[in-house]
Amino acid sequence: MIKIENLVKRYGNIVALDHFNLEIEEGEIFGLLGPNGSGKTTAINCMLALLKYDRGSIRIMGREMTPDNYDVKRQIGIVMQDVAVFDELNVHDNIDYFCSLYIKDKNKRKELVEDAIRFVGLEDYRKTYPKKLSGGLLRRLNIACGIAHKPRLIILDEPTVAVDPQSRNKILEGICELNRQGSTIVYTSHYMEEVEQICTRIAIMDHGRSIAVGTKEELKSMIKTGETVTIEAVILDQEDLTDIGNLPHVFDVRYEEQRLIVRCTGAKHNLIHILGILQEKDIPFGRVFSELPTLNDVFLEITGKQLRN
Ligand SMILES: Nc1ncnc2c1ncn2[C@@H]1O[C@H](COP(=O)(O)OP(=O)(O)OP(=O)(O)O)[C@@H](O)[C@H]1O
Repeated sequence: MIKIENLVKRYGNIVALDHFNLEIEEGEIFGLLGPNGSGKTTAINCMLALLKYDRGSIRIMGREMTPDNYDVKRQIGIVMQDVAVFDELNVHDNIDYFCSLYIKDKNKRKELVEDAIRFVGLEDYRKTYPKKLSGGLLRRLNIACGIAHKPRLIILDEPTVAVDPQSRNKILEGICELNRQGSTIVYTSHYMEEVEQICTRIAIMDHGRSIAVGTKEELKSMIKTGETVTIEAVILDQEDLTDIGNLPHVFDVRYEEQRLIVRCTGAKHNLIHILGILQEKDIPFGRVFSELPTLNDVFLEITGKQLRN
């Protein structure tokens, strides 16, 4: 569906995409995950031929992507980060307008617009103008405008930024439903939980490069962390930390503000061994958590920094 090879995009001295590669198959919900400024929006704008790039190639649906490739563009739905709707048109008329750019047949369009309204749950707001909608409802309208023509490929750039949990769940469910109906989805976000929840494969980006690609299970198996144990309200000295650090399967020990964070490789009984040391030394402690690796751990191990700032 999408093949990007060695894409380089500079803004003056800033290298926004640095030999970026990506391959997305038909039918996927593909997540582009990366911190702010990692190049996600630039990659999408290049895919849509909205931006000129310096080097590399982009093929979509088997065809080279160029600004006048209307055949391909017609089959793409776009939902950009910034809401782009007309304040002068109500909900229904906004969706109808965007749909009319692709679908000329009025009867067919009527059906598609109704489908889109139902799809994003704006049935009670057909006649409402954008200025009267809450942030979450406005984002849902923005999505309806981008997908009403039922495109083969849907690209969503951070569609859930600053939306309430109810709208966020509605949006995520909607994306999965569009995929079930046959659309391939490209989804950018810096919320790793969302990407984990809905994406079939994920590329993690940093500094304009794709640093790891795979299913979430594949990404997590690329790293050493099998389990992270956190113990709150515990007072430890250097000797205690050394003892914990010497336990089998422990490879990283951090102690900040009376919180002990121990990263271990995947093995049985890590937590029991750590608690055993505290018990032996009669050290009291507060809450204890044991977590499986997250995409943040993948990012942390590969880049040395947190995905979230
Ligand atoms: N029009 C522009 N002019 C100059 N630099 C730009 C421009 N657009 C983006 N950049 C820079 O290019 C880099 C990549 O930005 P981009 O917006 O693609 O990242 P992003 O991953 O989408 O970030 P965000 O999550 O904040 O949207 C950043 O360093 C950014 O400051």
